[in-house]
Parts: sequence; structure tokens; C-alpha cells
Amino acid sequence: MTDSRRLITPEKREDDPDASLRPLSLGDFTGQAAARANLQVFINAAKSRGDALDHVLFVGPPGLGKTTLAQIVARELGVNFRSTSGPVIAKAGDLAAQLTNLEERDVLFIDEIHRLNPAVEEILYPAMEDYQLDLIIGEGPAARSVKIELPKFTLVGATTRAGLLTTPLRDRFGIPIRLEFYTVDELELIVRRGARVLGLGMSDAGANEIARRSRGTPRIAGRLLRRVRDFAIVEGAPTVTRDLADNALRLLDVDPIGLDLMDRKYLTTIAHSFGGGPVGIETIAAALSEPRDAIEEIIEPYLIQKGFVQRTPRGRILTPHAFRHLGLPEPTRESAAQFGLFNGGDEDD
Ligand SMILES: Nc1ncnc2c1ncn2[C@@H]1O[C@H](COP(=O)(O)OP(=O)(O)OP(=O)(O)O)[C@@H](O)[C@H]1O
Ligand SMILES: [Mg+2]
Repeated sequence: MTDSRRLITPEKREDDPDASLRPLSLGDFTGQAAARANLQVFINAAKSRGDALDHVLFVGPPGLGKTTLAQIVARELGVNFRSTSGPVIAKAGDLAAQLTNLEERDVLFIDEIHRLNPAVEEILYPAMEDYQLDLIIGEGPAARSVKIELPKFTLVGATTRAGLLTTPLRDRFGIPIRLEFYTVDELELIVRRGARVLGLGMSDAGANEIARRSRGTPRIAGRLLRRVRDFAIVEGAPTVTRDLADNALRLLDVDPIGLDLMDRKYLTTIAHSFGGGPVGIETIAAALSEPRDAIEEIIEPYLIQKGFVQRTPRGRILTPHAFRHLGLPEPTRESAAQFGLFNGGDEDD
């Protein structure tokens, strides 16, 4: 269920027509104030020097605006935007072809840059550092190395998993930028702007209701907005009120803080099967029949940020907050002892 059928998956789905709601300039981009301010300074400086912008790395969970910002960077610089992704670049030659096609100061965007294969990554180092390609041509005794000068370009990388980047690659980005989950207020602005673009009447309370359920993620806000719009159309409602948004989202199984069935299954599994934890990620993955990666990248970040789950060296632990949200009693000392979680009397809890 972490797949594309999940309405609130932060990952891109086939039916997401992202383009129409995508902000096109830094000024149009809501939230990520620190990132925007930084980018603006560096972009202005590069433009006034007439130089390529230093390489930029965007890090953060899916759907927070990495690709959008990469496009905005190119647009603000007034250069071409070329785009590829880590898994797509199979051989060093594929990347070489991309690099040699760039014009001076262009942006080359590499999405999922943590998934580059090592042989490709090797040729990226000198390209980023010295704007040079070191290629081996031919094989065996006839092989020789050639150097090709590249135009000064800007590499913009995006990754959901900074931890998987090699240190030499990470160190070559002069401008590392971490994107954070959005606040409800920021998402409210994004929803209101989206409604204007879609020509949909939206009350402040309606926008707030959608924002609160968007898991800090603009992609989800846009998706929920579209589903709520369908509802408004079917009901013949001229304006989205809080009630309308609430009804629509309830029917779609998105709860008041944006958790869906999969999140609730994750939480209730830890609560019921493992006494609230600590329980290891592999065990959770097996219990849910979900790949570990999907759980760590897609389900957990928001639940951790919400304070529902803690990652500890001994495993995941549900917080009292999570038990309250689920309407479940917190584990008692006896039930916890049954899972071997506590090894002795702490009189205070
Ligand atoms: N600050 C924002 N304001 C309005 N819309 C936004 C904002 N950030 C992102 N969006 C919208 O959210 C959607 C997802 O953004 P984007 O594709 O840039 O995310 P991403 O971080 O690249 O995700 P992924 O990791 O899946 O590639 C897009 O439709 C985009 O228009
Ligand atoms: Mg993206």
C-alpha cells in the first residue's frame, strides 16, 4: 500500500498533473524561507558575476519541492534546464553525452542522485570540480584516456536520502539545502493559491482543513485539493467550506491530521503486535509486508516529525501521543513486561 494507489503518498503518482500548480519563480514559491533566501543571494551573486552558480544539492522527503526549486533555479538564472536521474544514467558514456551537450552556465538536474552507479559517479567528480571529463576510450592495451573541457555548468542534485550519498559527492556541492516539512499556515497559502489557479471558490476554513491533512507536503495538498474540488463539483457547491472538505477527506480515509490507512496500520501494528515497541525496522517491514525502504522514506518521516514514533538504537517506539491519537490505551507495565520491554521497576510510570 505504499505504492501509488495511496492518496496521501508523498511520492509522485501517475495522475498528478503537477504542472498547473507548480510555482515558476522564487517569489511565487511559498515556504522554505531559509532555502529561498539562500538561493536568492547565491543566484544574484552568480548573475552579477556572470558566472555559473555553484552546485546545489536539495535534500528532503518526497513532494516538498526539490524538482520545482531546481526548475526555478534555472529559470531565475535564465539558463537551460536539462534533467535526468540517477537510475537512468546507466553508463559513464550516458552522463558524458549529457555533459558535453550543456551550454555555458546551464543547469543539469540529476534527480535521485543517491542512485548513481559508482562508475558514473567517478566521472562526475572532475566534471563538478574542474569542468573536465576524464574518459577512457577503447579497451585493453589500446585504451587511452582523453580529457574534454566542459562548459561551466551548475549541477543540481536532489535526493530523499542524503545518508546514501558518498562523502566525495556530497562534498562537491557548494550549496547544500535541506527542505523541511511545511507548516499548516504555509500549506494553507499553497491551497488557496491552487484553488485560484483551478478557479475554485475556497473559504479560509476549507483551505485550513485541507492544509491540516496534507502531512506537511505540498504535493499532497495539491492532490487533496483536486479531490475536494471533484466533491464540490458533484455537490454543486460554489465554495469549499470546512464541512465540505472534511466530508470529502473523511470519505477518502484521510484522517484529521492526514494519516491514512497505511499509517494507521503501521502504528496499530507496533501497538498491538509489539506492545508499542521498541521493535526493529526489519520486523515491522516483515509484519506489514512492505519494503523497509518504503517504510523509512515514506511512512516514518512524517510520523516522526509529528512525534508519534521515535527511532532509537533499540528500535521504533510509539509515543503516548500516538496511543492517544489511535484511541488505544497506553501499554501498562504488565503488558509491556509481557513483551520483555522493561526489565524492572521504575516506580514513577
Ligand atoms: N512551495 C510550493 N508551493 C506550491 N506548490 C509546491 C511547492 N512545493 C512543491 N509544490 C508542488 O508540489 C508538487 C511536488 O513538488 P516537487 O515535484 O518539486 O517535489 P520533489 O521534492 O521533487 O518530490 P520527489 O522527491 O518525489 O521528486 C508539485 O506539484 C509542485 O508544484
Ligand atoms: Mg522531484
